Amino acid sequence: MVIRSMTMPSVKYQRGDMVMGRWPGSSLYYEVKVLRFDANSQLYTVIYKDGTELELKEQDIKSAAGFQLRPRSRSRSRSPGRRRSRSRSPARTTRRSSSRTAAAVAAAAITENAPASRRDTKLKDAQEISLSPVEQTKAAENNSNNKHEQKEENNTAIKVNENTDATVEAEPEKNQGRYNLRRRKDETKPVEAKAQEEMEAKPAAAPAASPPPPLDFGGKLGAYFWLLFLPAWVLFLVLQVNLEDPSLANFPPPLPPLQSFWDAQALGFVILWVLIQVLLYILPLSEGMPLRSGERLKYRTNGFFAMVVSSVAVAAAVHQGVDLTYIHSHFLQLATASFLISVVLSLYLYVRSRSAAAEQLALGGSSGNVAYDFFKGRELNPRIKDFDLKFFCEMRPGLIGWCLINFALALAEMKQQALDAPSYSMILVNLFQLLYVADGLWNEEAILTTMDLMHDGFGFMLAFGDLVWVPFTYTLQAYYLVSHPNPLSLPALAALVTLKLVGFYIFRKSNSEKNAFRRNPSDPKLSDVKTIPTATGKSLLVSGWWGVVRHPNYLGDLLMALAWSLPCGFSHLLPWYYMIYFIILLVHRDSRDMTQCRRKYGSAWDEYCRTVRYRIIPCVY
Ligand SMILES: NC(=O)C1=CN([C@@H]2O[C@H](COP(=O)(O)OP(=O)(O)OC[C@H]3O[C@@H](n4cnc5c(N)ncnc54)[C@H](OP(=O)(O)O)[C@@H]3O)[C@@H](O)[C@H]2O)C=CC1
Ligand SMILES: CC(C)CCC[C@@H](C)[C@H]1CC=C2C3=C(CC[C@@]21C)[C@@]1(C)CC[C@H](O)C(C)(C)[C@@H]1CC3
Repeated sequence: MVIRSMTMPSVKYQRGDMVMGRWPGSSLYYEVKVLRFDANSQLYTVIYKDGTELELKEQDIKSAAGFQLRPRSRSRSRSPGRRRSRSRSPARTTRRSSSRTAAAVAAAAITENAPASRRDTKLKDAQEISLSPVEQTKAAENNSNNKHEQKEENNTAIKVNENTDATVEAEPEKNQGRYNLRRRKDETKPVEAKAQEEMEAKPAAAPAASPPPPLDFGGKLGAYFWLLFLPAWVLFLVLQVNLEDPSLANFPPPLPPLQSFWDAQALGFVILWVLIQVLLYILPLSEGMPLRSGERLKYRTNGFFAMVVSSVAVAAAVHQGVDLTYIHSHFLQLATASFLISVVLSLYLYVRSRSAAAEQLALGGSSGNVAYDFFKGRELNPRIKDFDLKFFCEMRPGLIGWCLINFALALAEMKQQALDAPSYSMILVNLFQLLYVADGLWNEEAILTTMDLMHDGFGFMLAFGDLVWVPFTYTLQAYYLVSHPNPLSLPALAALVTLKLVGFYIFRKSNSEKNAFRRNPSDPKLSDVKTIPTATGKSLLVSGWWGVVRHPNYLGDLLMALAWSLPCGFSHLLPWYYMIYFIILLVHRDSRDMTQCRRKYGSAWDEYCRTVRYRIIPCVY
């Protein structure tokens, strides 16, 4: 411990210190407790009274000694907002006034509903405000409220940066939340800092013993497991699907000779495919969501165009006599080649992340354990100039490759079963999955608000997931149908199409609702939505599909997965692998997301969970 304190940079505040934390986007300070200090990001994790955790820069924290409480009646703020209008300071909010400043709205999300008997709680408590949902009726009110949200979007989700825009404070009426904010205690007031930096200039002390953030995926041991298990599992599936009687119980499968894994030509084809996608990717840019640093990265969201051009190129190649059934006959070799590329990419990502700035790292992406960091990925958005590696890998070669492989498997089915046209089952699987991918690419910018892009580092898990897992396991239904025909009746066909369309509608509508809200909360089209304000300045949607379950997009996705597993029938479990995996993946993602959102939004998240009780399936789960 002593050695650590000598080698690490000095840390001003210690774990357990009660200090004053600047309220994001305002000049107000509330009492918070220091939980830890992250030497990499140079941010303090602090906790509010209700359990909300935020990460603050050192300059946004002051020792309690630097503060004085100013009586409301005599207070005269020096803040820009107060200069414009005395009555609008959060500290001056009165029982009569229904105005709320940005800070008050935000405070609503982090304060607890204390009983009236506790009204004499000391001033150090933040304002106590109760939340009760009310639907806003006045568009104007909503719009202005949205303005506030949009401004505060510049605060980042977890690590909140200062937003010095004074107009947030200057327009309290406009900032009234879509929830009815009732102050429970007028006596409790936030206090403003007496800007006396010198008063807090404590001598540098030993750093707070910072408990490492909990590691997901089973932590360090889990990382070793996944690194070995995931490639082995893909190999198992690929070997099984070639068998006449595939079974998930055939473990371990007889291994083919080592040399049959390798085919230089297959590697050449995979590299060629990736290069074509790189070329198609290098086209116009669009803007992403604000990151922790407040920066907005530009992305190339021309995925649909890339898919159309790729399809035309593939059709031309087939027309010229290229035999795409090569993909079926060299599935193992193509998968091996893609695996090698994903390993090389992951190594590159890990090495370059060693010299990445702290700001560039994903939260929890730097555990210090090589295996874990290699697996989870350290850097959030690794880029070579404007070329975003994570975005590209997630949306292009594997995703478009999934459709290419499906198409090749339809041709292989025709060849193997001597058909003039693919079977109905094959057509459904192809069309359903094509629609899924085309929709993902059409709405490509929506991926910028997903967990992967916003929070997860880019390492082996996603590189392998994007380049191997998606193209070589998501195609198993089509692969299975090549040698396991499953005729469908017309009513069954109609039922499957209906199921797919219902799932697709829920998936698309919910993703679009969230994406539109996150990208521009002040959009007049969103004036009727109900939301819960949170301490970070972002709000949570509680209307539309997000008021039905907490992950409506997962619900739609699962229905679609069901629709493209059913055409394979029930003779074998293998084509149902995707469904089983997907349930596990989405349940795990939901729990990871719950943990992250609980950390980010504190009691506002609890409020959301109370309002929207079910996670994915209404009334069930
Ligand atoms: N086919 C496949 O293999 C996979 C498909 N998917 C699909 O990808 C899509 C994205 O998935 P994923 O990123 O996991 O999840 P989401 O797109 O649902 O993103 C979760 C984030 O949304 C925000 N959020 C949560 N609740 C609300 C709310 N009420 N109002 C506003 N924002 C909210 C939070 O971020 P914040 O508040 O910070 O904005 C949260 O962290 C889904 O449709 C999923 O089905 C996912 C994984 C695999
Ligand atoms: C190997 C691991 C066990 C798991 C890896 C998970 C990845 C394969 C998935 C994580 C999130 C994904 C998304 C899509 C594909 C699968 C991965 C990469 C997605 C691009 C599919 C198309 C959708 O329309 C989408 C919403 C854009 C998806 C975003 C998440």
